[in-house]
Amino acid sequence: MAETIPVLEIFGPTIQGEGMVIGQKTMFIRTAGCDYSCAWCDSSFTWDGSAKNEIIQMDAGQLWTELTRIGGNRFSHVTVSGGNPALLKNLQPVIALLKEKGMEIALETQGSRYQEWFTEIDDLTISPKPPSSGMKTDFDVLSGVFNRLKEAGTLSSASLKVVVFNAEDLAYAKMVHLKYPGIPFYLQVGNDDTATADDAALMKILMSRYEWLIDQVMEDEQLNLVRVLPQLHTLLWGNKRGV
Ligand SMILES: C[S@@+](CC[C@H](N)C(=O)[O-])C[C@H]1O[C@@H](n2cnc3c(N)ncnc32)[C@H](O)[C@@H]1O
Ligand SMILES: Nc1nc2[nH]cc(C(=O)O)c2c(=O)[nH]1
Ligand code: SF4
Ligand SMILES: [Mg+2]
Repeated sequence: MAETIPVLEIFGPTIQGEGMVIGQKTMFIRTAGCDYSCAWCDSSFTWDGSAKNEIIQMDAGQLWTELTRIGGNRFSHVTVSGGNPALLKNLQPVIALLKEKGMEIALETQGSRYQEWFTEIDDLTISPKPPSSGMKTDFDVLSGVFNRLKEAGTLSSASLKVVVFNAEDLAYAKMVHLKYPGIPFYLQVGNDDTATADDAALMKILMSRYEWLIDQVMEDEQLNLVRVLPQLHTLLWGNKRGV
C-alpha cells in the first residue's frame, strides 16, 4: 500500500470560516494527532483519544476517491487541518495528487514543525498559540519555517493567525506581528465554550468578543495592518462538527 496518513474527517464543500481565505468554498481533510494540547482546542478529538476508533489510514488515491464521493465536482479547493498536519511527512503524495487534480490547497498548522511540502501549499496559515492555550511557542522553529519558505520563494503563500481570548493573548499577538512584520496578520476571536449546543447564546457571546477585539485593535497604533475576524463557521453553525 502507498504511504498513508491518519484521517479523522473529510467534509464539504463548505466555506473556509477562518483567516486568509475566509469565505472560500473548500473541502476539508482533518488529520489525527497533535504535538500541542491547547486548553481551548475546538478539535481536541483529534488528539485526546476520544475519537481514536474513527481514525482511518488513507493513501492519496483513497483520499481523492472519498473527496469526490462526498464533494462530486463541486470543489476546486481543499483545506488540510487537524490536529497538526505538519507532523505528517507522508502528506507529500497527497499534496502532489491534489495538485495533479488541479486543486488549490490550504493548510492549517501552528508553526511547531516544518515540512518540505509546505512550499507546495497555496494558502498556508501559521497559527502560533497565545498564553491562554497553555502552550509555549518555540520562536526558533517558527522563524525557521518562515526562513525556509523565503528561501524557496513561497513566503507570499503564508499568513499568521493568532486566536485571542484576553488582553494577555492580544499582547502576545502583537509581539508576533511585530516580529514578522511582512507576513499578513489575522486576529481571530477565541471560542471558550466549545461544548455548548446553544447556538444563539454562543453567537451572542462571540459577537460581543469580536466587538471587544475590534475596539482593542482600533485603539492600537501598532496594529494598523491587521485583519480582525470571527470564526464564521461557528457563528453560522455553532460547535457542530464537519461543517
Ligand atoms: C483546530 S486547529 C488545527 C490546526 C493547527 N493545529 C492549529 O492549531 O493551527 C485550526 C484553527 O482553529 C483554531 N482554534 C482552535 N480552537 C479554537 C477556539 N476555541 N476558538 C477559536 N479558534 C480556535 C486554532 O488556533 C487554529 O488556528
Ligand atoms: N468551515 C470551517 N472552516 C474552518 N477553518 C478552519 C477550520 C479548522 O478546524 O481547522 C475550519 C472548520 O472546521 N470549518
Ligand atoms: S495546536 Fe491546533 S489542533 Fe493542536 S491542540 Fe492547539 S488548536 Fe488544537
Ligand atoms: Mg475548527
